[in-house]
Amino acid sequence: MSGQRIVVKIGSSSLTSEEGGLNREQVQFFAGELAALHQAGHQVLLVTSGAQAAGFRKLGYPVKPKIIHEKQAAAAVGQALLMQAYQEAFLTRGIAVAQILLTRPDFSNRGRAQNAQRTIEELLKQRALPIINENDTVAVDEIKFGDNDSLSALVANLVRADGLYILTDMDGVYSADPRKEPDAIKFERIEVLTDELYRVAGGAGTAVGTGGMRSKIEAARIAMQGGVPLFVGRVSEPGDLSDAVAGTGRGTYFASSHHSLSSKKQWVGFLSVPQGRIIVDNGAETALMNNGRSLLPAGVIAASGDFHPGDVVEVVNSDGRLLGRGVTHYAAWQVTAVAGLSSEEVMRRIEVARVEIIHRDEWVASTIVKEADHA
Ligand SMILES: Nc1ncnc2c1ncn2[C@@H]1O[C@H](COP(=O)(O)OP(=O)(O)O)[C@@H](O)[C@H]1O
Ligand SMILES: N[C@@H](CCC(=O)OP(=O)(O)O)C(=O)O
Repeated sequence: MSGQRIVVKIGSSSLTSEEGGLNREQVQFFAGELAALHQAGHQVLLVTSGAQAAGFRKLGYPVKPKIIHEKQAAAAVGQALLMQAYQEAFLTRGIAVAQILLTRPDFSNRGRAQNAQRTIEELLKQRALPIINENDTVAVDEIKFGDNDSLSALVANLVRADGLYILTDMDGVYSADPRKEPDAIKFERIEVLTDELYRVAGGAGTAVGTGGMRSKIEAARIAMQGGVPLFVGRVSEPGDLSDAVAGTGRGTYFASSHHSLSSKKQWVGFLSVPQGRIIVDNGAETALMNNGRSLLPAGVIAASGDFHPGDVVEVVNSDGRLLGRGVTHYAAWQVTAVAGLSSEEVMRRIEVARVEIIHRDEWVASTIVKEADHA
């Protein structure tokens, strides 16, 4: 099917060598794959990693640095090299490329997100190919925790893509990291994200990779809840990417959720910046995660942070496990004051607009489906 809007993410492991430095042949190869989609009439966006891995040797670091300002310096050098290589590769194929560097606040701030969206729309209208990476030089948190897998899913949701293709050095998601367990079995298709999947998805496979399979599963959660189908796999021969788009690629396909989240819930779940935490007991965990209920004061153990009504807070269980995020109707001090009380008692003690601390319509769980062991 032509005329689809397609986001492709290429990981550092596919573009650079472990010793550092850009693999220009690989850049040429991927440019050919993307150009084929472009020429077939699709709108193509590229989310590329590799800036740090491409740049660190030029600055004299022997291995990919771990200290933040060194990573940022490496990314600043490598990003220029990366774009230069893409410019050359796409120029010969008659495609104009555009650099877009984003950080998480560019998504959490609605105005900035709309600006990015409008720019991308205009570029696609003019048949240019947007090339997106994190703005590593300013994004301290992103370098510490971030990865381009989540970024690509946020981009796919932002532009309402028809598909997200995360390309890596492994031909799909396996029941364990195949580098460690050669007998691991590949998942061809994943309909729901289970806790089991989060458990088997391990870290990066090489010294240049960052997020590993774990961050690809997190990206899957964001994309699926945004209604975007996802592919995670390997593209190494000419035509592989077109095959992946046609549904016959070497990788794992994730179905998009039939009930994609409203833009408000997407904001709560993925883009907002939580202002505090609420710790809940087992009963509240079951109510939120399995029964689709709201959070009531009776299930609360404690609260931390300085949050106010309307803020987004994280909810964790007594083991500290993140359950999800929601919009609180109570300030932090109010949650502390009513923790563990029945709804009748709460209404007698304090004045609040509604008894629910987080209403189920403003709640997003951190996984799509929970397993029975959480029932
Ligand atoms: N369950 C799993 N299935 C497949 N690969 C896995 C799994 N767990 C961990 N991995 C590792 O994830 C790596 C891919 O992620 P990463 O190294 O971050 O690559 P990229 O730079 O392409 O993002 C693979 O090389 C593999 O070693
Ligand atoms: N913005 C960073 C991305 C790092 C990253 O996420 O790497 P990867 O796990 O290879 O996708 C860079 O360009 O080096």
